[in-house]
Amino acid sequence: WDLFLAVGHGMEPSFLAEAMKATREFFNLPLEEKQKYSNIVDGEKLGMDGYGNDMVVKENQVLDWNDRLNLLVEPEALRTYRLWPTQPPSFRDILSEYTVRCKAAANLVFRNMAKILNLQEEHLVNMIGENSITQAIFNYYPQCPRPDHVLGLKAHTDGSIITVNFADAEGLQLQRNGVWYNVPIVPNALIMNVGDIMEILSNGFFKSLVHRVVTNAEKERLSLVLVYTLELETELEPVSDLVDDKRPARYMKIKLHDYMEKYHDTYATGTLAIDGVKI
Ligand SMILES: O=C(O)CCC(=O)C(=O)O
Ligand SMILES: [Fe+2]
Repeated sequence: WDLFLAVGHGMEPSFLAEAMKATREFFNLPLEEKQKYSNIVDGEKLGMDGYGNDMVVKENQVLDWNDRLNLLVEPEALRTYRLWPTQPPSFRDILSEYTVRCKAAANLVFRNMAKILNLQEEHLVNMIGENSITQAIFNYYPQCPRPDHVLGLKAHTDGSIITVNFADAEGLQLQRNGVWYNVPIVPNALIMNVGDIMEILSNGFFKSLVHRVVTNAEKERLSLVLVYTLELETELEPVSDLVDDKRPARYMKIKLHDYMEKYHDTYATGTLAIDGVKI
């Protein structure tokens, strides 16, 4: 339940292929072209958005073998179009359409998860509303000569309610009971996983998935990831209907904005933010 493959999402294989192609074309651009969308301006990282990997902020930071483009896609009013690629020319329209169509699939999942939690079907959809933040993350993992020594993406959980991932090759692995398992690629299926926010809201019923990406000597790999979160001002805590004398709150209340700060700090050092809010 912390990861599943979704096939009934309604997106045609041709549309998904187009989205993947536009992503590939972006990463294939010359570096100078991609750096026009850099997430670093005058040596300072101003926000989450833009092209480029994490800033090195810690001495012992573990680096990832990937190249990344982050773009806030929802709410629309907060988009920074300056950082949205204009190459390939179809990129912007495809991303806008992908955002809308993935949201429809995500809403189905939110409704079903609410039902599983014995909440009103619309509980999570209403909580998410129109102003919650959705971040798109495009990952490119080049071939790696030493896959036995290098991870594409270090072990982490996502700071999301759920994450929706469309990848073109194997490489994603999930951890269960200390063992790593490969997530298979099913053509045209979306990979969905539970993130920290859902673990907290559900008071631990759903567990945030520990996952990582391994590298490959022969093949490069791409993934298009949408991270669904809430409004930054939300007081994040277990849903009150899921807390009672028998099931006391297992997570401290924290403003999402503060949680995200902790998340980025712990991500850099390879530890888990969620462990810091468990009671
Ligand atoms: O590349 C992938 O399949 C996973 C990426 C991922 O876990 C992330 O961006 O949080
Ligand atoms: Fe992730």
